[in-house]
Amino acid sequence: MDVGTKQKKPPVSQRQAVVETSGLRMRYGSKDVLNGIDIRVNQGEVLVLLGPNGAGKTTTIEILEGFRKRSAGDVQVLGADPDSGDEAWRARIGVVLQSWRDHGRWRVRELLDHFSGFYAPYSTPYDADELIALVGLTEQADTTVAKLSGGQRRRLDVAIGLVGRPDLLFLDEPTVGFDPQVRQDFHALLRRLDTTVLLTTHDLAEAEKLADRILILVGGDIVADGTAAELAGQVSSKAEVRFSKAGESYVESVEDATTFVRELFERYGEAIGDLEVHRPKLEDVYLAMVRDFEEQA
Ligand SMILES: Nc1ncnc2c1ncn2[C@@H]1O[C@H](COP(=O)(O)OP(=O)(O)OP(=O)(O)O)[C@@H](O)[C@H]1O
Repeated sequence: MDVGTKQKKPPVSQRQAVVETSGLRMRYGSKDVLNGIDIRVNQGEVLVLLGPNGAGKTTTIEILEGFRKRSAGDVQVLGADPDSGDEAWRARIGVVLQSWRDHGRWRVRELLDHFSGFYAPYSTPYDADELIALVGLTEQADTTVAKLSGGQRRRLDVAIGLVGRPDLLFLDEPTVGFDPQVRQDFHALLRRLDTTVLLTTHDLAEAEKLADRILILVGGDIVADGTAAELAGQVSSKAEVRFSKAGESYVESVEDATTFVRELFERYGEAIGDLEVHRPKLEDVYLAMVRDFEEQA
């Protein structure tokens, strides 16, 4: 099955921008939610937007999708302002919203066939059965949507987002309710797609696994922008080495864990046991940044 394998292309950092915002602001009544943010997503990039509840992630992606009017700033998505994107533009975008839509009485295949028809004038949409297999719903192809489990329903949401083979896919917390196997299959599927993806999640392991780049949005500002490794390095360059020596436990915080461990074995050899090396994780960075913001607020 061809879902488009990633071809040899220039590094994502050198590719053309698919999403570009400059000074993007959003205000609900008297409440500022986005304070003028600049976002760039390059072609083929998987960008993960992280932030605590209420940080403005959904607001941001709804503005980029053209579902919500911004208060100020410049926004270009696939070469157009989302406020004036036409049907052909919309057909190039796939959307998986956070909340369920109400298609209860439709059957899975029927619904996907129906959506596929919408895209036909603009793209080469997926064949419904191919897409059903891709998201692991073959057994439920003739089941009505109301009878799907929460995770199956979410897989259908993802299939609806993909049906038009979008150039840009927005996924708002796509894996909520997925069991571990389905989550893993979904991650594998995302990696195979040759599509630019903007994804929000509260699952930091998922972000670390999928993201080419991560943005952290806190209090209406982007407080971090980089790869998971770059962000982890901002909190601490040190690794924690745990080991036991002659039955006693030790913890050392070191700059160069590889050299430290080599020297440890050279010196003490077989007396060393229970070795573990922990490098700072995205979770540490994320929690530190949110804490910093809360302390300043
Ligand atoms: N239609 C609306 N009218 C007024 N305030 C809103 C509206 N939609 C969102 N907000 C407020 O804007 C802020 C950002 O909400 P948003 O849904 O964008 O956050 P989020 O980062 O997606 O949160 P979560 O992680 O909980 O999904 C919140 O304080 C929310 O209450």
